[in-house]
Amino acid sequence: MEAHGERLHAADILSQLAAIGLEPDGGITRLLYDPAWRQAQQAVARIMGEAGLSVSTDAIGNVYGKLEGTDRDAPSFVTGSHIDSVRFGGQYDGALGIAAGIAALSKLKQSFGQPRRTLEVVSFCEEEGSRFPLAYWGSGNVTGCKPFAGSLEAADAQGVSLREAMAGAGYDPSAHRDCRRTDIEAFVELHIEQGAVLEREQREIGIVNAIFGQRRYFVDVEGRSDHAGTTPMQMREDALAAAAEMIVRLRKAALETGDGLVATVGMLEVSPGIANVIPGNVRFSLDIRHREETAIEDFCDRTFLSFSAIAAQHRVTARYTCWLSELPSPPMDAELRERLARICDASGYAHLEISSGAGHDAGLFARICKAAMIFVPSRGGISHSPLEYTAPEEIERGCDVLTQLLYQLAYGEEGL
Ligand SMILES: NC(=O)N[C@H](N)C(=O)O
Ligand SMILES: [Zn+2]
Ligand SMILES: [Zn+2]
Repeated sequence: MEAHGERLHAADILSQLAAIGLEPDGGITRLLYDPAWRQAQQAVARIMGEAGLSVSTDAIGNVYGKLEGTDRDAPSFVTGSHIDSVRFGGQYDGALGIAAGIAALSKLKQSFGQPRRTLEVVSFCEEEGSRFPLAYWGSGNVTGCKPFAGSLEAADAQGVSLREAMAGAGYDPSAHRDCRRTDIEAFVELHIEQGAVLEREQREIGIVNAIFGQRRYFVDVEGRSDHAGTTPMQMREDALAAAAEMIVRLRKAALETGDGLVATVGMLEVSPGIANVIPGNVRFSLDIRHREETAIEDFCDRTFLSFSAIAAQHRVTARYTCWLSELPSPPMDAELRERLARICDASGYAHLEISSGAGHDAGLFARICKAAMIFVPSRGGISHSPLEYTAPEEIERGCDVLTQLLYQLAYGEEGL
């Protein structure tokens, strides 16, 4: 599809966003409601406005750009992704889907004017779970899929509650349920693959069929702080020694389980964290994923049994707190997947069906409406890292597929 006049490119929007939250040593950190996050959402709103979309922000900071259709009463077709990042993340995760959505709507408006059906692009405020012990704060509230009971009291690593962070960013903490939307017919998300399948199989586009489930826990190991020089090895209640054994056991169990199950410890806090003191307390994170809930359940049960046995051997205790339990998504919409495959075939883009080990906002939408995901390749399969990279021409192909699908849906014509 070619547009007339000056074209807005997703890669250019992405570079503007990539300058926001950039760490001095590389990587991007944009955490929910922090200054970089605010700056990024303001930039998104500005770019949406410049693209000729009508811009609005909901009660928790999700930013929408709308291209209203002539059929005002019909539900919308929505595209987009999340603006937040992990700490020291890459510039493509989340932001690409927003940039692609703005570029797609801009191009459609420029080329074809007002659609019959309303199109929207959304920049979700939070998906990663990297500041507070909750995730999908954006799409979870919009879809109404997440109970978020007690979530406003959740605290970040500095002890700031979500309630305080929201108020500090200018949002009314009690209004988060006002964000719910029931007028969306389909949600389409373009995202980097974050894995190496497309690259390995030499395909340009991934059409996602399903998204894995995941659980995240805190494991708190409690022992006793004591003197590193005077406490005999047999008398110690060393929380770190126990935690280290648990982590090694976890990796071994995940490898033995196989079948695509993955288990990760990405965060470890040791207290008091002094060279000549036996650690009395350790907290570490646990992230477990699989395509089937029963496999996750079974693995967690076995893991905690083995952790408790290790704790007993070390005369320490272990507590397990689950703060995210995301079921595997329902399948992505079959008709949208077929449309995407036809678009790729007609455009000469090599494609394949793929499942996602990463969680996505689209997984929540699949519970309330039609949902689809378009993946573009990630170089070396690397993501959640400053090394994340997708080439401009790969971005263009992904955008083209997204634009064609939105055209079919909103302008009611097939086969561009
Ligand atoms: N796309 C992602 O990286 N999503 C999630 N935050 C995750 O899978 O951890
Ligand atoms: Zn991510
Ligand atoms: Zn993401």
